[in-house]
Amino acid sequence: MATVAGVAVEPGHWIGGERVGSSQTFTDVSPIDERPIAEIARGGAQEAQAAVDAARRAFPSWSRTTREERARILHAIADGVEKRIEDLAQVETADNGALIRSHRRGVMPRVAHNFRFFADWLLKLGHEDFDTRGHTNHVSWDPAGVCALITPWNAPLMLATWKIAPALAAGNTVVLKPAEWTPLTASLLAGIAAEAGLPDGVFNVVQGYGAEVGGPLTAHPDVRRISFTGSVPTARAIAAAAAPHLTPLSLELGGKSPLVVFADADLDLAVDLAVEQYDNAGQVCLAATRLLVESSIADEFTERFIEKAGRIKQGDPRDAATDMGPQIHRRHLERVDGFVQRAKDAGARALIGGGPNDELGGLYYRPTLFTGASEGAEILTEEVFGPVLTLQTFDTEEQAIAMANGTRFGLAATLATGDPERARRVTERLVAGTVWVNCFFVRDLQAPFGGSRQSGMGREGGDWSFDFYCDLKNTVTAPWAK
Ligand SMILES: NC(=O)C1=CN([C@@H]2O[C@H](COP(=O)(O)OP(=O)(O)OC[C@H]3O[C@@H](n4cnc5c(N)ncnc54)[C@H](O)[C@@H]3O)[C@@H](O)[C@H]2O)C=CC1
Ligand SMILES: O=C(O)/C=C/C=C(\O)C(=O)O
Repeated sequence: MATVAGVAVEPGHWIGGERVGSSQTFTDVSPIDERPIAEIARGGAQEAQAAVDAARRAFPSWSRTTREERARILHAIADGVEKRIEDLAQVETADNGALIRSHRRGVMPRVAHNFRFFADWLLKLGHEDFDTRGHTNHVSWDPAGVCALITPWNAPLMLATWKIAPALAAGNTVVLKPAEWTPLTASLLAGIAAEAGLPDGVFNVVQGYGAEVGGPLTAHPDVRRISFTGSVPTARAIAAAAAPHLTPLSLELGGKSPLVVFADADLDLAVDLAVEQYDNAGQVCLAATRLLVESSIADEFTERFIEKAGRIKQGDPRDAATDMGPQIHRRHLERVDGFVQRAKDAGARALIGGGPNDELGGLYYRPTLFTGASEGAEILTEEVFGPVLTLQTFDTEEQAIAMANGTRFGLAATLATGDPERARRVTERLVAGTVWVNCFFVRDLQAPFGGSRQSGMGREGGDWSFDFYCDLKNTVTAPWAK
């Protein structure tokens, strides 16, 4: 048992409705001050096997519960999350360094909403039967079995429950492997789900390092679905592990998304949208890290951007007045700084930032904006996943589209324009899973979510989640004899 931010957390695995320890542990460090906050059970093949076994045993009974019963339990979990929003917010902030105010107002309410949304969607799910020469076609959404869910550290509980909720709603059982840098809220959720009446073994958590416990989990022959959010290299390892059993995969990966600002845009809005890309200290997969600005307004845009970004208050994420917290981990900060220093060496100019925040020390990195990077430069092509943006200019709509699409990723794209006809023309040609026009991060869970190109495989959200987590079956029945 550990106490983190005043909240008791049992940071073991959760398997078959019980807390399970491991002979080995690893130390969880808070990015706020790099102090250890908990010793976490370090799982491996044995724990992956035990969790899959528990999930497999729980499947027959859970998969046969009525939709109404599953929806009721998911709503009860949402109630439990809502009762503990402050605890969850405090623990998540201690664990991943994101702002307490975002966790309280946005992230933890979204965790509850993930459960409510998929509970309600389940009750509406289905197709009308249809007729083929007097034969009835009936499509059913059969639960697939044990689902392995592998999730990252940047929005731990929000991104995990975005998968857990539809997987459970569909009648599957789950083994979650949270990121090793942010293991804590998954353990709290296990307790909340059990109190809400979720039967033992339906939801399991294994803690530990990716290759050690995630590897055997994703290679397991009894796993029927793998949903992963994380980086492209890990996605490749998971795809290789899944290949022998042809386990279906859903992959939500990184990005290098553009924000395209046309001269006809509302400039105040465009600058607000651009500065918003520093949210969560830049550790957001959807972030539009490439600012593409029409040449005629570039000077004014840049001046206003620098003025607004200069007002970002960096500091302790537990302070509700703070706008930007630390990077997740020293290794991550060093990775971010590596990109920044190489960009400078390659001739790019940092208009703001360009290094760690020396006044604050620790893991605080200054919001950075680069200009003058040469075509094909690493800083324009690789995902940094930190508070680092680049600015490039364009002269024509055609050029803007080519630059926006000039990446191997395709997660999201944002446009700022005052011309609806231009918005229609440009959005039609953008390669991205989500396109926002004059807005950013407006999310509706019924929309398909995912990435094109190397930003992912498949879509989740609404029906698309159930398509993935179910085995769809069409039953064709001949006319019955009269
Ligand atoms: N498209 C989306 O919805 C989102 C994508 N991301 C992406 O996630 C990345 C940042 O997250 P990270 O945690 O650094 O990613 P990561 O790929 O290093 O780790 C993600 C998860 O995979 C696990 N893992 C690592 N190796 C594994 C293996 N061999 N087998 C099974 N599991 C393994 C890790 O332990 C962790 O739980 C960024 O690239 C970001 O863009 C983050 C949030 C949302
Ligand atoms: O809204 C979603 O489902 C996914 C959001 C992704 C992030 O919040 C992130 O990468 O930070």
